[in-house]
Amino acid sequence: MSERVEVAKARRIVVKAGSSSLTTPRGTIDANRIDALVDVLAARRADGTEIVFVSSGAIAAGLAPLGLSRRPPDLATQQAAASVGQGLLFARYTSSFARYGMTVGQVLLTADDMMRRSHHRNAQRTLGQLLAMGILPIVNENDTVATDEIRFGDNDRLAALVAHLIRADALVLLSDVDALYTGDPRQPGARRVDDVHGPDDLRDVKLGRSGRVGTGGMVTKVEAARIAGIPVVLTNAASAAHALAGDKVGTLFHPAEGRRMSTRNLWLAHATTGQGRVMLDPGAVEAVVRRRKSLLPAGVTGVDGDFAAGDPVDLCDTSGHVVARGLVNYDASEIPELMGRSTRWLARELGAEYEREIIHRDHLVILTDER
Ligand SMILES: Nc1ncnc2c1ncn2[C@@H]1O[C@H](COP(=O)(O)OP(=O)(O)O)[C@@H](O)[C@H]1O
Ligand SMILES: N[C@@H](CCC(=O)OP(=O)(O)O)C(=O)O
Repeated sequence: MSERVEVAKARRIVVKAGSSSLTTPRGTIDANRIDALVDVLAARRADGTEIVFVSSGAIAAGLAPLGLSRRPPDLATQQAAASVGQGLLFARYTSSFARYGMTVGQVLLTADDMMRRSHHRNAQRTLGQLLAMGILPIVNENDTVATDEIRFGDNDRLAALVAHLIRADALVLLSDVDALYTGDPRQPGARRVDDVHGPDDLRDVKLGRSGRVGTGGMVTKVEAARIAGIPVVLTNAASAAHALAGDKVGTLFHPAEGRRMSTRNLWLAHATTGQGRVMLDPGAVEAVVRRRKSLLPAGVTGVDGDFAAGDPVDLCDTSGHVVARGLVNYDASEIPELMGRSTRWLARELGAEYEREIIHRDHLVILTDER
């Protein structure tokens, strides 16, 4: 089945719309465009497809009500705008979907909800239950509580992780451009890219920053497509119906061949931030990156940061490049005593509980292409 057909036949789908597709340049909700998009989603829902809708636009929709003429640079004012805008946006969706007798549920997620396994499971349960009850979940980042350090900022990667969370069959990213181009389409000479099969198709593509009110630009959309592991269509909101029907619009990102990363590893690679760093000697880099072994204390040469057992940490080679990320089995303060020691020595001198790896191979993802 071609990937376009997969999108058309998907039983579970995530649709994400960016701020610029939902709000006006004046910083208010664009009711007409929201209604038009809701018409498309309602029609697809009517054929039995389960849809999770990821909607940006809270900050943009809060600008005019707060008397702001443009997106504020500081986080506190962005959060104030999001607090006002999210309520208005959701109220608008509630009445727009009500035209079709559909009920919507608001789900606000933080990066931490994706990062912490227990939260991750909660989000999964909530979305699953909403879908089971015939409700259409509308997801956004919980901007009012997210801090700069732990923020997605864009909703593209969030949409890809949500797609994973609910095991969606396809992801549709709706923006203010009709496709990916070889360069920013606002510049002359940019050509449309119809299909992306892998990094080779992106070699000549310049991924520019965002337009007017969005944040991620194309960088986060391409990253989202890579994370999703399912067919992803990128197009503009006006082409949403065609994209969902499997018509040849926008850019189709084909999922990479081969085994898909487990949800846990995707989550580890894309939804977590290393809480510290563990430095590896060349032998350990070889073992972890190329031979996919667990990281043992013998190959560790240094540690940096203040993490606790269970936290995600970055593993660095001798030049300081991050080569992998994993869930560590020890607190940062315990590691200096273990470094360079064999597990047998540690078990004998410190007790059997010290025989465990620093990071088990099942809790490791490789973040370098040099395998
Ligand atoms: N190579 C490219 N192809 C297409 N659009 C690009 C490219 N580089 C930069 N852009 C810009 O990215 C913008 C879309 O990103 P963004 O504003 O973050 O969208 P959204 O709010 O929909 O998430 C477009 O308006 C376009 O000007
Ligand atoms: N959560 C934010 C999303 C910010 C944003 O601009 O996202 P996007 O338009 O998808 O690039 C909001 O609702 O304003």
